[in-house]
Formats: sequence, structure tokens, C-alpha cells
Amino acid sequence: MKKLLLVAACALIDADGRILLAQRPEGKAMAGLWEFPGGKVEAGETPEASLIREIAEELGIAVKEACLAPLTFASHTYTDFHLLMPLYVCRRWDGVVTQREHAALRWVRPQAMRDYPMPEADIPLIAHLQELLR
Ligand SMILES: Nc1nc2c([nH]c(=O)n2[C@@H]2O[C@H](COP(=O)(O)OP(=O)(O)OP(=O)(O)O)[C@@H](O)[C@H]2O)c(=O)[nH]1
Repeated sequence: MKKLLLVAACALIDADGRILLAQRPEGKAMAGLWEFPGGKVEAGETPEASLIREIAEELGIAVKEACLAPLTFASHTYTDFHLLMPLYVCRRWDGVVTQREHAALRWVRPQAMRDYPMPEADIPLIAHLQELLR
């Protein structure tokens, strides 16, 4: 089997029930696609700690572990690796969401998510969020 890559990702949800999508920047794999904030879980790190770290780095906000609720996961084979990606949802954080590492950030209504091209692994996750937020 290909190398298993563990990535933790989070759907931030605002008071209007919109979801934060973040556009991958030029120069990275899958540049231009819209993803959930998050990243690779490092050795010795829990998925939750990894996500809290990545969200602080990428978006400049502070999330508490108690505010991360598991929703579903992606399990998807890419050319070079197999991605296992737990998806959390979070409705509470401290600070203001700020674009730091992505090309763009967008708050998107659940029914509009399919207008934003996402990595292949993310496609099955859209229906879970639409169901949660309808
Ligand atoms: N954060 C995030 N990563 C995703 C999503 N969907 C998806 O396939 N991925 C993949 O999971 C991996 C996440 O790694 P990453 O964001 O930490 O790393 P990266 O590709 O930016 O590279 P680098 O940080 O090593 O330079 C990438 O291969 C990315 O394409 C998603 O919704 N969010």
C-alpha cells in the first residue's frame, strides 16, 4: 500500500451557518483548490493538537479542544499517498479569522460548496456538511 498520510481538517462554521473554505496557494500541490483549514499530523501529536496549531498558524485564531467536534472522515488514494483525514467542525473560536497562508478565504453557504473546486478527497465530505447544516 502507498504511504498513509494523516491530515486533520476543520470546517469552521459562522453564526450564519456558512463554512470557511481556504484556497491553496500557488506553488503547492493542488494549487487553487479550496480546502478545509488543517494539515499533516506530526509525530507525537494528536489530531486535535495538530488542528489547533494549524488553525492558529493559518488563520490567526485560537480554538479550544472542547470546541472541536468530529463529523466524518475522508479516506482517499492519491497518486503518491493514501490520505486519511478526520474532519472536525468548530463553531467557537477566539480572535478574527485572517488570511495568512492561503491565496484566499471565503465563507460559503452549504448549498454553494460545489461551486468551489476542492481536492478529490473532499468531495464526499460536502454532503455531510450540507446534512449537518440544513
Ligand atoms: N488541509 C487540508 N488538506 C487537504 C484537504 N484535502 C486534501 O486532499 N488535503 C491534502 O492533505 C495534505 C495536507 O497537507 P498540508 O496542507 O499540511 O501540506 P501541503 O500540501 O501544504 O505541503 P507542505 O506543508 O508539506 O508544504 C495535502 O496533500 C492536501 O492536498 C483539506 O480539505 N484540507
